[in-house]
Amino acid sequence: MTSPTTETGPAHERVVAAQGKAAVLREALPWITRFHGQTVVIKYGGNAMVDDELKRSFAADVALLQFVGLRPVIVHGGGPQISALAGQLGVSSAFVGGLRVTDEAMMDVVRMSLLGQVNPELVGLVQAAGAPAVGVAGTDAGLLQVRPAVGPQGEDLGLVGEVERVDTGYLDELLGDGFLPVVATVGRDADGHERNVNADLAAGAIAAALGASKLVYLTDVEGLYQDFGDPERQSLMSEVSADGLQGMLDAGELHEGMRPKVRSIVRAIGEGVPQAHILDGRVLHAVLIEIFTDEGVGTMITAGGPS
Ligand SMILES: Nc1ncnc2c1ncn2[C@@H]1O[C@H](COP(=O)(O)OP(=O)(O)O)[C@@H](O)[C@H]1O
Ligand SMILES: CC(=O)N[C@@H](CCC(=O)OP(=O)(O)O)C(=O)O
Repeated sequence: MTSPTTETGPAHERVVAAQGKAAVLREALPWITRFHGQTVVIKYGGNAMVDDELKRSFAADVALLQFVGLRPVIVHGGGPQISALAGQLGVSSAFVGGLRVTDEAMMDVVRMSLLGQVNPELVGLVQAAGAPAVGVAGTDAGLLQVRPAVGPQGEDLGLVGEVERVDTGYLDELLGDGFLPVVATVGRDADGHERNVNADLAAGAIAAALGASKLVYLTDVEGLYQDFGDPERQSLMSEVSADGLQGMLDAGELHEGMRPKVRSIVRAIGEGVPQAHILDGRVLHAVLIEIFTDEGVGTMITAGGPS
């Protein structure tokens, strides 16, 4: 009897195609084994929430991470979504050092957008993919305890919060019970007031407090560029050390939304998170490619390695 793989024709081609798919699954095995039971914090930036298909695909990918034994936590942003709602409601916003100056009216918009729109939508998409997602506000059970934040030159930012302490008790319970937390980054200060927390900074603090094995940022660029903004010289950095990043921060080489990500990564690595990644969330399955294949995508940041 001939084996199916030695035949020719459509049946043979189907087997070969299926073998290709099986090989992809097989390639994932060492990574699934390595990260089994490990916590991975994935920051889903508002700029990466480009369209419904991408959002659905992201949610299904994170559900898959859980099905194969990882403990994913989503921390989402929603900057563009907050700005859009603020525009519709006639509330204006200014940014200082990448942080949105937040007065009472803007705080209402932040709540409406993050807690009322972005979070429930993501929770619904992850649930639709079959995983038991739970929406969590940073104000729940002392998760994000914050103090008033100030700008780089000591500017008053209003109701912006800087993370002071993370109580992971609630997240630990949820993860231990098999739930998939989806965190909206509104925090609470010592006076009990809600404050707007930058999602990049919150994600790093949560990853460090949970003892995560990986911190992943999904954004709207391929990764971190050297000489960003100079079309002649700009190049993607595939790997960089936390020290190297600190050097770039000190030299003022990082701007806009990248600064809080990098600050947060440097801090999280200093607090024991072994590796962080900045990936292009506009690419389908970016998270799966990073975690489960041998391909390096985006920028990987580690404690050591080349700077
Ligand atoms: N060195 C750099 N490399 C890549 N992107 C950079 C760099 N410096 C600044 N940026 C900017 O950071 C942006 C990503 O941050 P942000 O707009 O806050 O997105 P997100 O919503 O994902 O948090 C990029 O679109 C880019 O304009
Ligand atoms: C204080 C502050 O800046 N908070 C952010 C919170 C949302 C966020 O961080 O969203 P992205 O990750 O999509 O940028 C804001 O108001 O835009």
